[in-house]
Parts: sequence; structure tokens; C-alpha cells
Amino acid sequence: MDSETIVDVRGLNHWFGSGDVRKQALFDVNLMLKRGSFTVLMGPSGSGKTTVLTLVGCLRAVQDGSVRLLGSELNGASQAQLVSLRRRLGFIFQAHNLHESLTAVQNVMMGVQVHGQVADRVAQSAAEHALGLVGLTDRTTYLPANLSGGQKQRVAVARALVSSPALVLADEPTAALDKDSASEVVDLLKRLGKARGTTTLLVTHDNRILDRADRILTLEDGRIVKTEVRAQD
Ligand SMILES: Nc1ncnc2c1ncn2[C@@H]1O[C@H](COP(=O)(O)OP(=O)(O)OP(=O)(O)O)[C@@H](O)[C@H]1O
Repeated sequence: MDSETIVDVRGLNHWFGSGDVRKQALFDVNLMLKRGSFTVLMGPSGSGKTTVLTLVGCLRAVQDGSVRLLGSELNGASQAQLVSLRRRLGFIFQAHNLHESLTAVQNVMMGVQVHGQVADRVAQSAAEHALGLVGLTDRTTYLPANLSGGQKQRVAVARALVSSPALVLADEPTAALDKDSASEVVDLLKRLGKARGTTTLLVTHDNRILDRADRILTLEDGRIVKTEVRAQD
């Protein structure tokens, strides 16, 4: 795998449950993400999108097939290896998952401090910078309760990007947002990702996002049934 390939998934199968209720959720999934690309994974509810994202994100164990992430094979990797790889990723979820008792800047600082011992002063300055990039310079001391849905999700984007992860995994990041906020959040992810060479894999039902993607993969019943490549500026 060359250094431009961030994720390489081959022949990935996955099952949930055991015995009579064992059910196959993924069938022979193959996908490759190149450095700096912005890929959207779409498909109906239950088609397996979140399962793919959680396997690539080291959030569940690979059962069958190969997932190479940043040059490391996840199938058979130890918990310690998975934890250390997970630290190199940024995650954004549908619900922003901010800590309600922490201000915007403190939430983003946590994105720096999960990576180990970083002086508060250094983490704070990185967090303030990241909040500036998402247009929230004047909201750094606000608690989540005093921010709009779009602003909270922008804080979540800042938190995911603050430590310059190689790969950002986003699961339905715009589901709870109105049209304008959704566009803003996706544009930010795309623009900041391109500027920093971050690779993005974004799971969505949201058709409003599709014109931003370099590549759109469609999953149905656990299989990738379509790959569309979009010309980008
Ligand atoms: N923890 C689990 N236990 C049992 N079955 C599961 C589990 N998680 C997912 N599944 C099943 O695996 C299949 C794929 O689910 P997954 O959540 O990946 O789909 P999805 O495309 O992300 O759906 P949605 O858009 O509704 O989030 C579904 O049939 C689902 O019911």
C-alpha cells in the first residue's frame, strides 16, 4: 500500500448476532480512499453504512477480509494497536456529542488532549485557531446550550480537525441541521480537508451533500452497488 492510500478495504464481510439470529450485514465490500479525497457513502437505512464506518474507524473488530488503515492491517490487530490508530482519526457524529458543561474552546481542547500530554496553553491556542477556521472566533467561551445546531456542529468539526487527523469519519453530520447550516458544515469539512490533505469518509442519507463529493459509493443490502466519480474543481 503506497503512502497516498489512506484506507484499503478488500473482501470485507461482517456478521451480527450468533446462532439462529446471526445475520450478514456486509458482503465482499471493497473500497479505497486516497489522501485528500472526500468520499460519500450513501444507501438506504440498514444497508450497512455505519457498519463500514465503525470497522474502518477501529470501533469494532474486523471479522473477515482486510481493512488496511494508514498502512496497518486491522484484521487481527491488538486492542492497543486499534487504540493508537483511533487516535489518528477524527470523528463527527449526527449528534454533535459536545460536553454540555464545557465551553466551545474547552470541547475542542479535548480533541487535542486525547492525543496525550499537551500543555493547556498549547491546546487552547490550537483550539482557538480551529474555532477561528470554522468561523466561531466570537463564540469560544459559549456553552453548547447557547449555540445553534449549526454552530454546535461546527464546534464538532473543529474538534475533529484540531489535531490534523489523517482521516475524518463523519456519520450523518448534517442530519439534524437545516439546509443552510448543513451546506456550511459540509463546505467547511471539504475546504479544511483539502487545505490540510485530510481524507474524509462521510456517511449520509442527505442528497444535499452529494454535489460536494469526489466520489459517491452506494451501499444496498450490505453490498457496494454503485461507484460514481465526480469531477471537482
Ligand atoms: N449491533 C447490532 N446488532 C445486530 N444487528 C445490527 C447491529 N448493528 C447493525 N445491525 C444490522 O446490520 C445492518 C446494517 O446496519 P447499519 O447500521 O450499518 O446500516 P446503516 O446503513 O448505517 O443504516 P442507517 O442509515 O439506518 O443508520 C442492519 O440490518 C442492522 O439491523
